[in-house]
Amino acid sequence: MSKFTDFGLESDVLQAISQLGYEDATPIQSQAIPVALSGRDMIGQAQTGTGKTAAFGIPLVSKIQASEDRIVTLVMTPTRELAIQVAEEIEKLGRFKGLRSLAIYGGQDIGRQIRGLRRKPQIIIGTPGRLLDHINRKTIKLEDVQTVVLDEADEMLDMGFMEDIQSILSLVPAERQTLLFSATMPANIQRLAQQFLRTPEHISVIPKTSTTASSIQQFYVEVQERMKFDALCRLLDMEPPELAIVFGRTKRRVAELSEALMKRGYAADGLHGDLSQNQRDAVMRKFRDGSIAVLVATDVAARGLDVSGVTHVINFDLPQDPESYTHRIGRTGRAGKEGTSWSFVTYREMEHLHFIERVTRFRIAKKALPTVAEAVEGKQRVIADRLIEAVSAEDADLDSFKGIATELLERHDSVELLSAAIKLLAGDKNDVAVELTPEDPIRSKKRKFGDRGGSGGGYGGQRRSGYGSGGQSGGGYRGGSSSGGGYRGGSGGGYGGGQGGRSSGSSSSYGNRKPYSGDSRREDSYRDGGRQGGGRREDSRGSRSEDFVNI
Ligand SMILES: Nc1ncnc2c1ncn2[C@@H]1O[C@H](COP(=O)(O)OP(=O)(O)OP(=O)(O)O)[C@@H](O)[C@H]1O
Ligand SMILES: [Mg+2]
Repeated sequence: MSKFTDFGLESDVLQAISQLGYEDATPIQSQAIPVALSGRDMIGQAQTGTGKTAAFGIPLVSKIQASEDRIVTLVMTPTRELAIQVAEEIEKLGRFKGLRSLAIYGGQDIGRQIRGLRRKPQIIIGTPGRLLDHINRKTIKLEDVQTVVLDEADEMLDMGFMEDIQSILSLVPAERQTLLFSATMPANIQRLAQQFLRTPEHISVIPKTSTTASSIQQFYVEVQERMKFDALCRLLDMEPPELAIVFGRTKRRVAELSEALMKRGYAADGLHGDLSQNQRDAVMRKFRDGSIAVLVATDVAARGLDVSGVTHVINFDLPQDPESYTHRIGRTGRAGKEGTSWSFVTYREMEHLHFIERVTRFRIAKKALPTVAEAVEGKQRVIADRLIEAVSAEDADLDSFKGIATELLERHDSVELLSAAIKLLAGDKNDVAVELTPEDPIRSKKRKFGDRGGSGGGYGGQRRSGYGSGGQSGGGYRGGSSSGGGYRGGSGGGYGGGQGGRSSGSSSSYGNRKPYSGDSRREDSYRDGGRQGGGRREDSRGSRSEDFVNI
């Protein structure tokens, strides 16, 4: 473990690091900071929640002079919330140097961003669509950029941002440093790296055992589609999270589910790409300050989001991609904390679960669904704990309640009274009718195995956006570097290479799909009717956005 003082950083930067509360550098920081400071291109891979942001943020701010009045650093992220969050961390890291950074993302008033740009920030953190918009308006010039960071680069590819990234990088001088970070590096990222990076140093601190963080206890719950909602309520009642993120497959799903949870009395809200940016900001604020405990979200919240206190991640619907699984559950168990994930799996999705297990190289344990009685008891226990806390608090100040309490106790049995109080406090919304449109079971896409990918699952299949052609239908498998052996599960065997081919051997519904071309990938991205054949554009200039995938 390195100390931050080992890297020869300026005192202003060290002071910022210490104010963030970071004592020792994490493994990815120990390895990436010296390389990034040396000016070399780099691909950095490390598990979720291990400080990749500061691993690039610290070298970035170290290399910029406060007197600089041009944009010299560009960071790209796939989603708006991530751009905002990364900008905040970089702002904090550069604070004592007096550096200026600015987040540029769709959905925010462009005039406000233009005013921000007049302050001459040296660092821009943005989503590709809105960045291009500013470039076209000539409000952002990239000709002086010396360093580019692609955070979650594989997701940007997945969302169909390849062309946007190409356009943006074509405007950045070739003499630049390019850094690429993610917890997952599917093989198609190699193409991006070949195109945009120059003899990059590969730094991977992913342990051989699994791509998922070891700080997360992972469970799956076998449940019928129509039972999922009750299952979720039972789990939340039995083991109430401090904060939880519940992932749903589509925007509609998330909207329905968050509404249903609210109707049943849970402090929940939804986050997805159909909300206005103001609504999205408000939901994130409520979640960060704890005024809601359950954030229901599409994969828009899967990548990079860092909210302290998230104790549980629940995959209400399994994700299509194992990488998405890794990132989703990685919203908990961050920065040395423990976390728990529960994944709902319908009977027909069991094979897909095994596929996720093989790619992530982790055996997910089965969890029994709590019975109604267990759930009820769990909920009551929480109320009981709250009551005890209220009684024992130093500032309990119960005197003014004692008159009525004594009066009630004279007329009623104490156990009856307390039971009624607990019942009232628990709320009685279990019978409120809710309606969820059922989702089809997810099917495993055709992918071949035969290597461990060295970097978290080597395969060349394309994902959501189906960018390019060939992809999974063409069998475009490109293994990673350390081939051979197939997947070996962490525990108990049964996951050897021999079984690795099981899901890939069978023909899936994706097997015959024709290669994507042009805009068809957009249509493919919409799973729920309504928005086919066009889709909302991020802003007036028609930049592509996260809205083109259903998140
Ligand atoms: N050296 C450090 N010591 C303690 N905490 C740290 C350190 N570096 C970063 N952190 C904290 O760890 C948390 C996770 O950091 P970060 O969001 O950068 O992770 P990440 O590796 O980018 O994860 P993801 O793959 O999910 O994007 C943050 O809350 C951050 O403040
Ligand atoms: Mg990150």
